Formats: sequence, structure tokens, C-alpha cells
Amino acid sequence: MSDIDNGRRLRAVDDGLLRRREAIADLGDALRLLIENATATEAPTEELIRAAERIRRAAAPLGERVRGRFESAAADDLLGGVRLYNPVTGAGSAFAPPLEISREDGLAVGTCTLGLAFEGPPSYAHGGVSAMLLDQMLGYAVSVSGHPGMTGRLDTAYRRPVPLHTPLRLTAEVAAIEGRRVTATGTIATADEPGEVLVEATGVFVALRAEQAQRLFGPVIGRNRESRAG
Ligand SMILES: CCCCCCCCCCCC(=O)SCCNC(=O)CCNC(=O)[C@H](O)C(C)(C)COP(=O)(O)OP(=O)(O)OC[C@H]1O[C@@H](n2cnc3c(N)ncnc32)[C@H](O)[C@@H]1OP(=O)(O)O
Repeated sequence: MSDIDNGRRLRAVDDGLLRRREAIADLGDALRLLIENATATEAPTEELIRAAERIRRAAAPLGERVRGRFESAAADDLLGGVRLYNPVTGAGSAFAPPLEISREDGLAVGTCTLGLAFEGPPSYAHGGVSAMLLDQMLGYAVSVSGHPGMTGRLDTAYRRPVPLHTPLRLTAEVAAIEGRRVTATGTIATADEPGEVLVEATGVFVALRAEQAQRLFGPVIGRNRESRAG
């Protein structure tokens, strides 16, 4: 194959991957709308019955070709950190708010708005949801510091309830690195009042030894490499 043909083939692969990722994000948007509407709905009972039938029909073709536990999604890039179905940040996840994270002067900053599907106390977020958001925030700060690890401990202090339907601002940063242990701290506030901390967390992340990483993730990483090579 000539260099030109090869270049065209690579571009076609890139275009195909880009299109698939856009389609996954669009399906994720549709599913999140479905979940929010299904949680908030006060539609007549007959409409709920009809909706359940229609949704099962729509789900069936998606179930015809599925991956198993040890296969990452074809559109993901595991080693490149692209995880479209991450339950906190994934654009394709029906369950994710999704939380968007970026870096601002060494600080990880996250934004999201939680709908009624995340309700715990009436009109406020479930405490487990706040912990999930903070686990992801702290994990991100730890990863981008160049010392990735798994959460060993996550302590959360719930100072004020976290309101639903309100833009939130989350932060995280690494506080200390001691051998394989990395400590990170983070907060949740509203975007309007970023100085008033609603929830704060301290997490200890533990870097895996090579043999641990191989034991836990070897099968997935091996398959990911194979599918990229093919
Ligand atoms: C850009 C991309 C973004 C990507 C952003 C990605 C964000 C992902 C965020 C989500 C992260 C997750 O949810 S991870 C999923 C939830 N977490 C898990 O499932 C982890 C389950 N736990 C484990 O597998 C294990 O317990 C480990 C790996 C955490 C630790 O086991 P270990 O490796 O055998 O630990 P060990 O040798 O005894 O200890 C090593 C050192 O760590 C300390 N240590 C160990 N466990 C703990 C602990 N729970 N709390 C405090 N400290 C601990 C020990 O005291 C020791 O310190 P010293 O004596 O050396 O000083």
C-alpha cells in the first residue's frame, strides 16, 4: 500500500472512530434525558405503560452485539484515558451527570448539574452521589500528578446539602505523596458561591505494584492492545 493510500485509510479509521464517539455521546444525552424525564414524570399511568414497551423495543437492537467484562468498548482508548462509559464523566453513560473536569493552574476543576435522578434528601443530592463525584475528582488530580493509584480511603464531610438543578463547581488537588500513597483533597460548592464549601473530602490513593496491576487489569489491557493492533 502506498503512503497516500495508507494515509487515507488512517484518516477513514479516525473519521469512523470520531463518528462513533459522537454517536455514543448523543445516545448518552438521549438516555440521560430519558432518565431525568422518567424520574420527574407525573404523566398518566397509561403513558408509563406505553413508554416501558417502547423503551424495551428500542433497547433490543443494542443488546444484539455486546462486550463482556474483560473487553473495553471499541470507541474507548484505555491507555489514552478515553472512557466513554465512565459512570461519573462518561459522555455515553446514562448514569453519569456527566461531570466535566479540566485543569486550572494546577487545580482540578469540575462542573456538573445534578437532576432529580440523583436526589437523596428531598431537593438535594444523595450523599453517595457526592462521594462518587469527589472520588472521581480526587482520582483525576492524583492521575494527572503522574502518580495514579486506586482509592484506598475516601473521607467525606457533609457540611451543607448539595442542591439539585444547580450548577456545581468541584475542586481537587494533591496534598502529599509518600511512597505509594498519594493524599488528595477536594470540595463541592455551587458555581454561584464557590467559596461556601458544601462537601469536602480527603482521599488516600495507593499506586499498584506492577504484579498487582497485571493481576487486576492484565486481561483487559491485553485485549485492548490486541483490538488496536487489529
Ligand atoms: C487523566 C485520566 C484521569 C483518570 C481519572 C481516574 C479516576 C478514577 C477514580 C476512581 C478510583 C476508584 O474508584 S478505584 C476503585 C475503588 N478502589 C478499589 O477498588 C481499591 C481496592 N483496594 C485494593 O485493591 C487494595 O487495598 C489497594 C491497592 C488500595 C492497596 O493494597 P496493597 O497494595 O496491598 O496495599 P499495601 O501494600 O498493604 O499498602 C501500600 C501502602 O498504602 C497504604 N494503604 C493501603 N491501603 C490503604 C487504605 N485503605 N488507606 C490508607 N492507606 C492505605 C499502606 O499503609 C502502605 O503504606 P506504606 O506502609 O507504604 O507507607
